[in-house]
Amino acid sequence: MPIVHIDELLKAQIDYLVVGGGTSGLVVASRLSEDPEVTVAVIEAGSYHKNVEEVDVPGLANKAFNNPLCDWIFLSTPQAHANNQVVYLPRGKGLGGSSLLNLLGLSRGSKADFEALEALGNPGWGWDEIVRYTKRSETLVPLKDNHTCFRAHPSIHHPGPIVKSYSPWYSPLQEPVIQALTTLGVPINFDPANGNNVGTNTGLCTIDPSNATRSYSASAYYEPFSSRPNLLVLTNALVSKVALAQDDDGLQRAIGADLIVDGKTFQLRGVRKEVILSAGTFQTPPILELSGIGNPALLKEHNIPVLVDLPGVGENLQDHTLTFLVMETDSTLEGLDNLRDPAFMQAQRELYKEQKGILASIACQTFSYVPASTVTDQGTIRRWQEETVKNQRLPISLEKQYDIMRPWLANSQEAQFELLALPGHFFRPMSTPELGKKYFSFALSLLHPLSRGSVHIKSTNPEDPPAIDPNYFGHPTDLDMLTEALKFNLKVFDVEPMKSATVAPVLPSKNTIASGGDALKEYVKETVGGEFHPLGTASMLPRVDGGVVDSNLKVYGTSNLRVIDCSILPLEISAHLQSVAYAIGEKVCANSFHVRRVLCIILMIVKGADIIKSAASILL
Ligand SMILES: Cc1cc2nc3c(=O)[nH]c(=O)nc-3n(C[C@H](O)[C@H](O)[C@H](O)COP(=O)(O)OP(=O)(O)OC[C@H]3O[C@@H](n4cnc5c(N)ncnc54)[C@H](O)[C@@H]3O)c2cc1C
Repeated sequence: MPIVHIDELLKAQIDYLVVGGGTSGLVVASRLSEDPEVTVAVIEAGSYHKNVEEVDVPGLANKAFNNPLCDWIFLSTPQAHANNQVVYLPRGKGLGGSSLLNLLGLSRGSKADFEALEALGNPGWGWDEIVRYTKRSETLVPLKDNHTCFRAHPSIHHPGPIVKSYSPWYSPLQEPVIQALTTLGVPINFDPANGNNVGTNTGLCTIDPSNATRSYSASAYYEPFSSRPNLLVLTNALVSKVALAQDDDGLQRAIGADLIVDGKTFQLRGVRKEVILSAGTFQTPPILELSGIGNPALLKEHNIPVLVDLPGVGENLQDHTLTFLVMETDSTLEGLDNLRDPAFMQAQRELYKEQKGILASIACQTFSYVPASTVTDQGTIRRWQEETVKNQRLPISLEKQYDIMRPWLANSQEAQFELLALPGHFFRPMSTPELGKKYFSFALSLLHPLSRGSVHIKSTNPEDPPAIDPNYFGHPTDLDMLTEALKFNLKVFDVEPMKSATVAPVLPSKNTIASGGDALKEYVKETVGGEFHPLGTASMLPRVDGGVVDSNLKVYGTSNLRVIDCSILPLEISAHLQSVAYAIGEKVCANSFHVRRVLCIILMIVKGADIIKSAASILL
């Protein structure tokens, strides 16, 4: 059905209500509505950005940043351990959620990342299961030539609706950077999607090469099914809370939601089966808190009646902690900086019509997943391992996480850092590129940070952005680790063939690099940010360990309220998150909702048999 009006939604008989039509939300809505017997409603706070250039054209992806129609433009609280900086935290707004705003890279975590999920108390979330559902979400368009360093095995990359492919344009520094990294001990990994992602790969991207547009949750999971009469989508509507009713067994049952449309509040009630939250890592916890589910102390502070005492809501926030570096390079080489020249941009627009050129490609093209042992010596790794246990006042749940993460530091098969190469100037207000000059940057991130942050409501006004505290470098070892990785990353420009193409360092400056040690640490604090991969705030963990949902993604203390977005992941994985967001949606549909359907059918058959038996006993 086309996008509905609020009046139609209020009149509908809804079985499943999906809150947030984002990356995983639309997967679940799409899969559930395959059953014509059920009615699925989606409420999304943003619009449907159909045929919007900044969303569709891969090379213009960053143009949607800071646009309030597409981006929530969240800001962190001042970061106590990073010079009180306030950090920009983009999140996608509209059908597709962050998959409409992201930078189109597609990667999978390692086998160990998902074994960790199981070890933390979540049976059925291991590597094989995740791969099974990842495959259900995506299809690879294979390479026509051997230009890149990726030789994927097609059988592990299909047969789902998200289209993934390779960029048609690569920077002339692509091969040199891969060679320099190889010299530094980072090997090429021809197919990092097989459970061992260590090494350098030419990134796969979510670009549909048939028309060179973004393949994302809205284009793949919504648009082709938008005419289904049992799929109702309401846009530009903000859900403020879930309506709950207590059942005799003491569990809270979700019966609907309150939502705001054009400044007016509406109450949607009568949901027959489930309410499914998929508002994302920063916005699912506030909805839970405003509904009366969370830490009693916080809820009481805001005069919200406590319906479920669940102190884990909004805690355990993690992101890949990021810094970056920029080098000036040979000005004759073609790169993203050329796009600032209007004539070059016009020529690229022409090329784009043939699905070619920079606009048909992703910005970041070389992904290197690097273990700690490549970056530093064994003594330093042992010190980092010891430092994880130095803090004696850890909650038990965090101790369990550290117990898993500690051996990873010494494991040459588990990446601790990601080096993401960008053939242009990484944009930050602290440095602007000079016209005519060319740059090469790296976004460098810590994949398994030790610090934990939080996200909570600031007031009972649902339109108030939450207090988001990533707590970067709250654990001091994170700063040490990222600084060591920065020193390693800088070496790429001292090694041939990158050395000959490099003119001078821009960020960090030559002086900062020469000073080393504390100066580099200060630089890392000044440039800190997230890699836009937040998770953990509605963690899938045992309730005693601060869990918010069980391994079926049901919120503790409720009978039919689920969370199905990235907030459920309790521990960072060594990959970008969109792939796992799709897998979560696919998995929950296959395991929980369809199991329920099968059970209903069995029940009907059993009931039918009972009726026949009782009819027979009456007749005979
Ligand atoms: C700028 C950026 C770049 C990224 N780059 C990459 C990349 O290259 N590769 C990669 O794999 N990952 C990338 N990511 C990460 C990845 O895209 C996200 O982690 C993932 O898409 C999150 O999916 P989700 O379903 O958890 O949440 P989202 O997709 O964010 O969905 C949440 C949805 O809920 C809606 N919503 C929120 N609150 C409410 C409410 N109260 N009522 C109604 N609706 C609401 C939002 O508008 C949104 O549509 C990037 C993310 C960002 C922001």
